[in-house]
Amino acid sequence: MALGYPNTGRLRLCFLSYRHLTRLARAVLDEYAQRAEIEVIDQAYEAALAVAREREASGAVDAFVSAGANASYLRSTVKSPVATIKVGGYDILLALLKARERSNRVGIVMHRRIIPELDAIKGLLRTEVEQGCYETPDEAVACVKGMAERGFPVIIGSSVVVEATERLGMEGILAYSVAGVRQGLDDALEMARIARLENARYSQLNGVLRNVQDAVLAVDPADRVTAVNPAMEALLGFPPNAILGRVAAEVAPELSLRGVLGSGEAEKGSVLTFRRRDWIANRIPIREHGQVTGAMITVYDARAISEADVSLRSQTRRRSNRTTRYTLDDIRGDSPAIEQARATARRFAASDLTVLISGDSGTGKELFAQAIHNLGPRAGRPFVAINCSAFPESLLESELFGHEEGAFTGARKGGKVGLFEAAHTGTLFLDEIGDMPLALQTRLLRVLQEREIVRLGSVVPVPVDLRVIAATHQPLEELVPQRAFRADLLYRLNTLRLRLPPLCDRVEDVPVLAEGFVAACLERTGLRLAPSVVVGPLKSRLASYRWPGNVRELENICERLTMLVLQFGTVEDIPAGILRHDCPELFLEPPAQDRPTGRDRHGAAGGDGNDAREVIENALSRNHGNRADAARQLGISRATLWRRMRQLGLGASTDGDDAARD
Ligand SMILES: Nc1ncnc2c1ncn2[C@@H]1O[C@H](COP(=O)(O)OP(=O)(O)OP(=O)(O)O)[C@@H](O)[C@H]1O
Repeated sequence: MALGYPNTGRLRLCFLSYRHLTRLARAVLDEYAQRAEIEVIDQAYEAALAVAREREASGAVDAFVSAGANASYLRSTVKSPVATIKVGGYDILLALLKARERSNRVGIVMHRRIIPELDAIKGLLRTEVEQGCYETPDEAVACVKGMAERGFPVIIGSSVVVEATERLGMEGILAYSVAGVRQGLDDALEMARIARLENARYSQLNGVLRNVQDAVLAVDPADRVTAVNPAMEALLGFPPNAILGRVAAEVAPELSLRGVLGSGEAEKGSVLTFRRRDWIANRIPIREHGQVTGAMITVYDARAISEADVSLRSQTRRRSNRTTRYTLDDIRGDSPAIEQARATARRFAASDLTVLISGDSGTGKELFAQAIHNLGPRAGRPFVAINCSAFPESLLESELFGHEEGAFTGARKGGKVGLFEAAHTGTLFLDEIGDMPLALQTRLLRVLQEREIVRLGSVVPVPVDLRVIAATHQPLEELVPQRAFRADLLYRLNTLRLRLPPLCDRVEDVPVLAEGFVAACLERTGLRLAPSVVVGPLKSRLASYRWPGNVRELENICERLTMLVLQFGTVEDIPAGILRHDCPELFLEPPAQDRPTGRDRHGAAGGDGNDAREVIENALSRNHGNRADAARQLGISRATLWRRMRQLGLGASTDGDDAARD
C-alpha cells in the first residue's frame, strides 16, 4: 500500500477512461463533486497506465475506477483498489434496441467476455447477433474488421471497439450506460473510504513498529514477509524494504516461523544464537476469525535483560538507600549480645574509620551499617549500598567506578557516575565484600588509600571523600590463605570490626523482635490489634526454632502469621493444616543433638511446662476431648501429643479409649 495518503479531506478518485466512455461519464461526474475529487485521465492504454502509476507513487489517489481492458491492466499495475464499470444485461438490451433501428445484423465485441443470455434475447428481438471478445486493442480491431467483412454494419462494444468501428465507416454503439458509470463510481468511493481506514491503521502500526526497539517481522501463511521494522532489518543486515515479500525462511532460516504457522501454537522465550550473540525470540501465530493468517517473531538482545535486571537491582538499592531508614533505635532486642553490638556501633559511629561487619545472612548487617552512618558526622549525606555478589566482575567495576561515554560496547551515552562518586561525602556500604573479585579488591584498596577514583575509559582521577562500611557473611580470614581475598585489604577493612550474633544465640530476642514485626505489619494493614495476640500463643514455638535465616526469616514468618490471624481471628482459630502449610518452620523438630533433655522445647505442646499444659488443655477442650483432632490442630502426631501429655501428667485415659473416641 502506498504511503502518504492524507487521512482527512475529500476522497480522491482517478478515472481512467477513453473517449466515448469519457463523454458518457462527464454527464454524471458533477453529481459526485461534493463527495470526491475525481481526476479523469482520458488516454489510451500505456499512456493511461503511466499516469496512474505516477498518481499512485505521489500519493494523490485513494482508488481508481475504470472499465474493460483498462481496468484489468490497472489492477495488475497498481496496489490501490480499482473499481470496474461493468456492462449489465439491461445495458446490452438497450444497446441492442438502439442497434436494431439501424440493422438486424448486430455484432457485440467485449473485453474477455461472451454474454450467454444473448441467445435468448436475440430470438425475441428477431435480430442476428454475433459475439466476439478480445484481450488486446489490436485483437479488438481485428474482431471488428472480421464482423464488418461478415456483413455486420452495427457493432456494440467498449470505447476501443466503437473507435475501430467508426474508423471503418460503420456504426458503433457504446455498451456502457450512465447507470453503470454511477455504480462504478459508487464502488470506487466505498473502496477509497476503506482504503483510507486501512491506511490509517497501517500508518499507525508502522509508526509503532518503527519505534519498537525489539526486532519484529511478520509473515503471511506462505511465510512471505508482510511487515518488518528497521530494528529487524538492521539485525539481518538488509537495507530498508529489501525483504518485504520475500520468503522469511530463506532470508533468515534462524528466524523461521514455519513451525508456528504449522502448529498455530506460540513459542515464547526461545534463545537463539545469532551473529555470535544470544537473543530471545517470541514467535506467535496471527489469527483472524480463528484461522491462522500469519505469524510474527519479536527478537531482543539477551544482554538487554541481564543489563536491565542488574540496573534495576542497583537502582532499587540506590533508591531505597538514598534515605537511610534505620537508626540504633530501630535495632530491637535486649539480649546481652545485641546490647553489646549496639554499644560497639555507637563507638564506631563516632569515628570515620572503615568498619567491617560480619554475621550470618539476615542478622542485621545493613541495619547496623545504616545506624552507624546515621549516628555519625556523615548523617544526612548519601548512604549508597551495593551487593558485590549480585554483579559479574565487569559490571561491578563499572557500577563502582563509573565510566566515560564509549568506554566499552554498551557503555551509556554521556558516561555514568559510579557508586564511589555517588556516595561522595557520605557512606558506601559494600555488602558481601567476600565475593568481590580480586582485581577489584586491588582497585578498592587503592581507593581506600588514595581517596580518589578513575572512571573506566578515563585517566583523570576524581577525588572522593567517603566512609566505607563493608559486610560479610563469610569468614574473610579463611579466604586469605585460599587466595580469594587480599590480606592487605582485610587489614585495611578490619580496623573496626563488628560481629553480629546469629539469632539462635540470642533466642531471648525472638519475642520482642517478633512483636515488633507483627506491630509493623498490623500498622501497614491499619488494624488495631495487640501484637501479643499473634505472638503470644506461638512464643514457645518461635523460640524453639533454629532460624537459619536469622532476623529476616523471623520477619518473614511474622508477616505470614499476622496475615493468617487477620484472616481467621485468632491463632487458635487458624486450622492446623493451614498453619502447618503456611508456616512449616514452626513444626520442624529440632535436630536430635539440640533436643533439650528433661524439658521438651518443641512447639505448642512443648516449651515452658505451664505454657505447654495450657496449650494442650485448650486444644483438647476445643475438640471435646478428641485427641486426634487436637493433635491435628496442634500440628503434631497423636503419638507426640500422647507422649507430651504423659510427660505433663495429663490424660489418664488409654490409647484404646482414645481410639474409641476418634
Ligand atoms: N535487631 C533488629 N531489629 C529489628 N529488625 C532487624 C534487626 N536485625 C535485622 N532486622 C531486620 O531483618 C532484615 C534483615 O536485615 P539486614 O538486611 O540488615 O541483614 P543482613 O545481615 O544485611 O542480610 P544479608 O547478609 O542477607 O544482606 C531487615 O528487614 C532488618 O530490618
